[in-house]
Amino acid sequence: MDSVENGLSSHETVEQDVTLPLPDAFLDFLEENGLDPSIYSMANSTPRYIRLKPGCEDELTEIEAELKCELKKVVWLPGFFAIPPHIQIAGSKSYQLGKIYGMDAASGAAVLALNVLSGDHVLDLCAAPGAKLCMLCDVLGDSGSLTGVDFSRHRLAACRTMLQKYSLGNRCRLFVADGTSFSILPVRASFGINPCGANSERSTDRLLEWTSKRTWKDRRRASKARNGTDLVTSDPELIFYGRHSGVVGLCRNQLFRRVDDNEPSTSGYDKVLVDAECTHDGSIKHIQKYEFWGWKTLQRRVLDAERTDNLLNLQLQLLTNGFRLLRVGGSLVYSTCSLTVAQNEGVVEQFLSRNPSAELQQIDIADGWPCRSGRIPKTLRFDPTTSQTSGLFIAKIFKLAT
Ligand SMILES: C[S@@+](CC[C@H](N)C(=O)[O-])C[C@H]1O[C@@H](n2cnc3c(N)ncnc32)[C@H](O)[C@@H]1O
Repeated sequence: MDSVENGLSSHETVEQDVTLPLPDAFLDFLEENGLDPSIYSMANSTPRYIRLKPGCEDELTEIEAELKCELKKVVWLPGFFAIPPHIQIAGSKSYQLGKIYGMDAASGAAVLALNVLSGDHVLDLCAAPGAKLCMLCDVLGDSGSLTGVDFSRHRLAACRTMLQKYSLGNRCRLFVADGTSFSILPVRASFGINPCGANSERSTDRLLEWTSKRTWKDRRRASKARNGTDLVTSDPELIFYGRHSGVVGLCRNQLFRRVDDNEPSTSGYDKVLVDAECTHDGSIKHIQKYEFWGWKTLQRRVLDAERTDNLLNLQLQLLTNGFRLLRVGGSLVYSTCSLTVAQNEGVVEQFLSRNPSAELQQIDIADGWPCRSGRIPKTLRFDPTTSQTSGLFIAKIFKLAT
């Protein structure tokens, strides 16, 4: 493809280190946001990371032989291994059998920062495609629950496939819903309501064990909610729930009941992850893919100014609603894979100024992590230069009683 068609220009060789040709529009975006384009030259030298499914620790040598590379333990992040960037795992048996999955170490750090404890009820408000959701399921173990929400049906369906592949869905439920208005609390909050009894007049609407085979009534309900689009337009749609997610035995109207404003403070989630939609500019391997997808796609999907303004609004709304659903004494992690100040510290500062019950929390577990402080103290930034990982911003917020 020639450089004009590709949207490339003289900027292509501006930075000696930049081996990845970057289009003008993206370089302008980086300049406007004070970001150094040379990090994109590291796309081919930053390791790939895999996470080993707990229980597969004895199979390391076998996996190394299969992938034909050394699995280098990430000392600061249990269960993670670095592999050379060119190694593809998708074709491997270990991947297909669910022993490993690809996940950047910085993403693993965002999950650990949440400090999920046994028995916690956890909400992942932007869950798809689901790497963090899977890790959350793993750290949750045999108690508590996990609720995954995403606006995109097909991306959330991919999460469901992952949960099933890795046998992780037992305590998890997935809703296609708008995270800025999602309002369903963990099931312990419904304990004022008895699960639908077999003889209850509402028992016909009782949620039985989840099956991929949908009844005609369910399909009609889903299709009505969908209204012909892939994105959610109205009520949340439950597309998966595990046997111990708390859903089995409830009636639909119990599950989908409206909560009143004060309820989340006492009965909300213990932990909330808001891994918000963003421009993905810190995800250097993702940006590298636009070489193949076409830089015009990057411009349309990422750089459009109106879209960026809307994004800032969306991020603030997601953070605000995630925090609303948190119980007093609970913690929320806000993360993005953008490196811009506006989408990170900017959003967090705006949010804090409007929410007196929100307080930035020190991420104690981060002592020894290869990251630096964000522009606001207690926030963290990972990037290829400092961390040998993809870019990620993490802020942890505590909910005070007011
Ligand atoms: C950065 S990705 C999340 C990645 C995910 N946490 C993971 O680890 O795989 C952001 C997600 O936010 C979703 N999203 C965008 N707008 C949303 C909204 N209003 N409500 C819920 N999810 C939304 C997108 O569909 C996308 O899947």
